[in-house]
Formats: sequence, C-alpha cells, structure tokens
Amino acid sequence: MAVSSPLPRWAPTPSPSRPLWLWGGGTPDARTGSGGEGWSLGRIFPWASAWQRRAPAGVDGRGPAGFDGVEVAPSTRAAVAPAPVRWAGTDEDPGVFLTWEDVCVSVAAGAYGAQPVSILSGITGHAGPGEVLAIMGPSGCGKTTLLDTLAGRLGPGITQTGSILINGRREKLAFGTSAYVTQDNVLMSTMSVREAVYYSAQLQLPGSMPAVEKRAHADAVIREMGLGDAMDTRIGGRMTKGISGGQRKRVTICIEMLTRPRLLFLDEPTSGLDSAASYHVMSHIARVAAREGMTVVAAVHQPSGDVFDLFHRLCLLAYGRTVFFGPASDANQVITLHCK
Ligand SMILES: Nc1ncnc2c1ncn2[C@@H]1O[C@H](COP(=O)(O)OP(=O)(O)OP(=O)(O)O)[C@@H](O)[C@H]1O
Repeated sequence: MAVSSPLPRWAPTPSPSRPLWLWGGGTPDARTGSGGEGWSLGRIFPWASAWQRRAPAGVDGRGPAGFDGVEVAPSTRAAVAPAPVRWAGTDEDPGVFLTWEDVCVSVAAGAYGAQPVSILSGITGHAGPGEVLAIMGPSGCGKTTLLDTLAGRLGPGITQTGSILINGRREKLAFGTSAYVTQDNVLMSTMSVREAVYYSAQLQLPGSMPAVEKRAHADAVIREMGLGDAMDTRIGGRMTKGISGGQRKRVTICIEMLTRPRLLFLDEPTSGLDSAASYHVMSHIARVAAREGMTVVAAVHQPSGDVFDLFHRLCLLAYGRTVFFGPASDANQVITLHCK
C-alpha cells in the first residue's frame, strides 16, 4: 500500500496537443504492439499498450486481466512481489515507466589525437513501477555508463544518441522524482544513523514541512531500511568502529529515499559486502520498491543466487551491447542454451 507523502511530487505534464495515453499515434498498431509499417510506440515499448488502456490495477499485483504488454508481474522466482501498479487515470501517481531505445554512448575524440570510443551501442530496454531491474555484465562492459545515461548524468565530452522516455515522453527528471546512489558512501563518521538522516532531511525536505514531521519521516525511512536498531549507533569510519558496511550502504540509500523518489538508480549497491549483507540491502530495496511502486535500476556485480532472485528483470551487457534483456527468471535458461 502506498504511503501518502506530504512531499511535492512530479507528474508528467500533459501534452498540449494530445493526451499521454494516445502518444505513439493511438493507432491499432500502437495499441496491439504488432504489425504495421514503421515506428510504433506499442511495438517498441510494450507497456505503452497497457498505459493507453488506462486499466485498473489487478488485485494480485499483476496488473489488469488480459494485459498483454510488458510483464509488470514479478518473476516467479522473485521473493518480493511488486505492488499493484497504479495506472494512469486511477491514481494521481502512476509511478515511472522508464524506456530506452537504441541508446548509443561514445566518448568524443580527445584533444591529443585520441580516437572517439564507443561505450554503448544499440541498447534498448524498459523498467516499470515496483520492479527491480538489474544491469549486469563483466567489468568495463558499460553498466555504470548505462545507469548514468538513464539518469541523465553523463559528463562533458560524452555523446549520446537514441531515445530515453519517462512515461512515454521526453521529460527531464525533476528533483525528488529520481535519486542516484553512487558506489561510495559519503557519510560523516562521527554522526549517528539518526543524526545523518535527520540532517539530510533538514536539507532535502521542503522548508514548509514542520521539523517534527521531517523527523518522523526520517525515522520511518530509517526503519523501512531495517536500521531501527542502529538508529543511535555511530556511523564510524576507518579509525572508529561504527555500523557495519551493509548498514552504511543502507544509510546512504535512506538519505536518497527521503524524498520518496519514484525512480531509484543504484550503482553497485552490494559492492564490498558479503552475500548476507548484500541480500539485506537488496531485499529492503525490493520491498520498498514493491510497496511504493518505485522503479529501481541497479548496476550489480556478481550477485549471489538469493540476491539474483530479487530481480524482476535483467539487462545483461557485454562489450557495450545487450546480450540479454528480459525477466530475470528466464536468464538462466537463455544463457545455458547459448553457452552449450
Ligand atoms: N569518460 C570516459 N572516457 C573514456 N572511456 C570511458 C569513459 N567512461 C567510461 N569509459 C570506458 O567505458 C567502458 C565502460 O565503463 P563503465 O564504467 O560503464 O563500465 P562498468 O561495466 O560499470 O565497469 P565496472 O564493473 O568495472 O565498474 C570502460 O572501458 C571505460 O574505460
């Protein structure tokens, strides 16, 4: 059940010329996602057909009956079921469907004769509310670059082509809509968990929100990330012992969750953690995603089997190209088939 939040919330601005659910032409082809000449939203981005229907959420979290677009349903192996998607027209907050098509990223030629380098080519995929999409692949295959591209964080000198759509439209991600958790935990070692999260709440939450509500909201976020017992423990650092590495990662995620983002990007959320701590971190994220209808995209390195089971969808990259994109539950079968 989604928690109603007093925080300002981004919503797609309706197009002045045509409503969102008809975007892509509203043609039979776009609705069914099959056949027809040329480009169609429904064919390329299957969720568009469901969006256009404006169907009510299913009771079991699997979307409306007869839903033939993208699977919003969790993989059967997923330990955490996504929340019922709040469909357009039935709720003021339908969540974020992120889609990308034929994305190519390259580094421009350098000043000292360095040749342009292609990092990603022809990457297409999607992620929806309540889902955890894992981006996996060997080191240097382009996971972080894809995450940065989707989050609009590419630096200067890097060029990008292709289309990235939020709820079917080219939108800039406003503050509070999305959050990005980097690999590094930048935390004050002398603060307690509660102090660190309260401090960020003071900075990030609207000035009009009373301090007592900010603290209550911060407490709720700390607890939902499973840090209730460590609230008053010092974070610690190299010289002073404090909370564990996994807890430190969860504090970092807590801080990014304060604004209740609809879209969460995570770069290597489990790096440096053992398999139990990794599972703790990812299971809390998956649970919040499911409950809040949050869309999660995470670049992940060598997850354990238990962590992998939490992923609903997998984007497997190699040499900057997609090797597999689909339900995580299908990945083993496909990989086994191709590796014979
Ligand atoms: N600004 C840049 N200039 C030149 N090359 C770059 C730049 N950014 C990324 N690359 C190259 O692009 C490739 C992909 O980098 P990226 O960091 O996305 O890989 P990754 O899959 O996240 O790796 P890892 O798992 O080791 O973190 C690497 O070969 C990297 O050297």
